[in-house]
Amino acid sequence: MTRRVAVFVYGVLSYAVGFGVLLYLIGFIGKFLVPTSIDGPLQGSLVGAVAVNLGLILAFAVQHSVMARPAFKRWLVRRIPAEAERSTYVLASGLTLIALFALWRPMGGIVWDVQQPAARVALFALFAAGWVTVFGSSFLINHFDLFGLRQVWLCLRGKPYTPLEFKTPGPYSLVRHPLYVGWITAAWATPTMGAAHLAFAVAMTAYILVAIRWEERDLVDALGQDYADYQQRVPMLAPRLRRAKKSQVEGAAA
Ligand SMILES: C[S@@+](CC[C@H](N)C(=O)[O-])C[C@H]1O[C@@H](n2cnc3c(N)ncnc32)[C@H](O)[C@@H]1O
Repeated sequence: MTRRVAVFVYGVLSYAVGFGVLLYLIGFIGKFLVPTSIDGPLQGSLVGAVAVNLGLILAFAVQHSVMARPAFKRWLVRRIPAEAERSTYVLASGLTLIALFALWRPMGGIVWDVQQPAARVALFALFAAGWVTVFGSSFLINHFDLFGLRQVWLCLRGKPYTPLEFKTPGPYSLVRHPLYVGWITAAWATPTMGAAHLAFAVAMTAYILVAIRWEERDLVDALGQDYADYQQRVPMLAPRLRRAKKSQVEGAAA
């Protein structure tokens, strides 16, 4: 029982760190409410700032991708309770992002600065829509499983873990990766884009495009033909406009 309670407490604390860090990230990228910001005046050398920032994004990418691979998970659960594996991933992601917030170096420079009030509101709305898509998609798959809480809750109650089913609700029938569409949207949608924010948006987008290939390789290994069929049927990130237009035409004809 003590072990189960300890795993549960660890899972709850890891969730608090992971979720809190995600909320901070919204303010950090959006440049509001939190004490540090992705953009600001350059301090020190530009080359140094680029090197530090790219290093921080690389650290996030390596942590995220390595710890998500089945081989790493098998290695990890030989060392820690299996029920705590996802919480450890969430905690490590949170700590990597805390390091990013602490060490990030604003780089000055304005890439674009939209002044027109309606356009500013539209860009803020797009930024908010990106985050709603991130959180909404996590709930459609299973927010509490993705953040490790379901695993430690089942452990506390002495029940075995059951893997999530493959499902394609709502936006998953339009694109295969709505959560990543939300991330990319939130990274780019801003009325005022500074150089450091642009570097973040470019690097995160590039990383997501690479990470999707690895995630899909694992999904094909785990689900076989079901996922291969899904890949044929549904585009990766951009919904098929032609099919939407065709169905609109059919709707209008009817
Ligand atoms: C951070 S989530 C991102 C999900 C998806 N790539 C997206 O962008 O919406 C990653 C986890 O979701 C799982 N996953 C991806 N697509 C899924 C689906 N259609 N149904 C259930 N789980 C899925 C992956 O196996 C992985 O463990």
